[in-house]
Amino acid sequence: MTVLMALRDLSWYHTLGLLLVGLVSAAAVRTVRRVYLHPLSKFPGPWYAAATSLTSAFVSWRRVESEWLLGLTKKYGTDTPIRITPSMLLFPRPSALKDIYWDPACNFKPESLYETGVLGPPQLFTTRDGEAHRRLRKALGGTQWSIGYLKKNWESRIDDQVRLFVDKMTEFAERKEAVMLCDKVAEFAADIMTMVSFTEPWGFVKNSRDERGLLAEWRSGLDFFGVAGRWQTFRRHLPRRPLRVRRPPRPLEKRAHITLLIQAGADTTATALGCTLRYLLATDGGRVLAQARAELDRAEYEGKLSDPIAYEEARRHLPYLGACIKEALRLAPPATNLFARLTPSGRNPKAKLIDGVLVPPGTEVTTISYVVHRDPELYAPDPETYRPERWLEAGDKKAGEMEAAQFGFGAGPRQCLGKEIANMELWKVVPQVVRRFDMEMLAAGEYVVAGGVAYNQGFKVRLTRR
Ligand code: HEM
Repeated sequence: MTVLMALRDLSWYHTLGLLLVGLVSAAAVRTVRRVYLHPLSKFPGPWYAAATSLTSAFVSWRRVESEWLLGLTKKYGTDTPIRITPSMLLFPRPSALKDIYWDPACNFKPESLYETGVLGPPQLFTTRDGEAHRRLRKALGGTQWSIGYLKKNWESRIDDQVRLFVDKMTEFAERKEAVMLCDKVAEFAADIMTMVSFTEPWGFVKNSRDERGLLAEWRSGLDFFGVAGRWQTFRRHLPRRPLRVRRPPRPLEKRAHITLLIQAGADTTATALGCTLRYLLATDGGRVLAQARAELDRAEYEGKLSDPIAYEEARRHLPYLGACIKEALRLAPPATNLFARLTPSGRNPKAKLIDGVLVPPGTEVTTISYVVHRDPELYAPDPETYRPERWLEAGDKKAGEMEAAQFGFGAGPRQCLGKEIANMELWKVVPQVVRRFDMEMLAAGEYVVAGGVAYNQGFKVRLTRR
């Protein structure tokens, strides 16, 4: 009673001061609890990341997340998982991929933006529950995404788009006009995705523009996606919209799945195309490009290549160019997000063994391609150097390990549905551009990571028809 009366007599600035002291004390207690008394406290990591998810949101918003995480692995080493948020552990080594992504018991996505509607109506990617995802994937996946089906049913249509793309680039070359190549390959990839989704492409390449502002719109949402997905307090207050699988799907659900295809497949493939071409031009003063071209010219001379190059021909006769693509996907992964999973919880939960480390039930566990692909042991002695030769020099065992360590398309039951389409685009377009054009790099531009998704900007070249 006396306390209440004393409070009533306080002036407004004393009340405000008291409130502030209360808030700061609560924050301090929460910080101490999270940093020192939490089940994840025993794992190393910066205290300011263990204390609040705002740290992770902030580095994403500053667009430095991949580099920040790589820096943490250099500081804390790769032998141990690193605590990167109050509830999440990052496993830096490729050997953790199997334990996290291939165990069906872990195929549960943590509470996130997925059920909030921020990513649009519910769809395959936002389905958190492993069993619901399995059923939906069975319904939507299937042979139409396999390379055999794509070669038979889509390759000739993709060839038409490759021809159109080369014709458009030839127009730029004839006008001696500088070309923002990263934007042009993005237009190509967006045409392929709209073609696969709606039978006809929307005309990005034909009209040489970002139709309906699709790419710009996608990119403008990435920073928000990154922050909202990482800042737990924010996302917890968004309304939920859990997915219910109905058969046949309602129009809104169909639209959601198709939007997902375009979102997941357009700019990601464009990033891979742009980064590969940039590495070809920028590495060792054109050495890599010269070697790729020599291989191509040899195959051409021997009559092994059609026009446009068939996917199978590229796979069989252009191993060096293939290594260039793999090496670009390794160092500049287009989807460098935190694709976290949950360790099993529920009744009688047991700790889960991941990469030799026991992890408490219900923990968010993740890897990230940008870090895993730079593993200092697997890619020794030069994990951060663009060197396509490493893929060809490796013996069978090492090559197998390197393949298994690729996380660019994800891993396990949620692995990228469009991996083979993306590969087909890459293996057909990159050699065709190298074959038809000499390229002078006017500006290297940059690989930008925003909200866990990468895109290229400012990569400008001048083309000359060969
Ligand atoms: C180089 C290009 C691409 C990259 C790097 C990429 C990367 C990824 C990654 C890392 C995932 C896994 C996400 C997770 O673990 O939750 C994923 C999922 C997905 N991708 Fe791709 N992707 C690419 C191209 C495409 C294309 C062309 C399509 C369109 C057909 C596509 C459609 C999807 C879909 C539908 C999913 C969700 C799968 C699921 O949840 O079951 N992607 N992608």
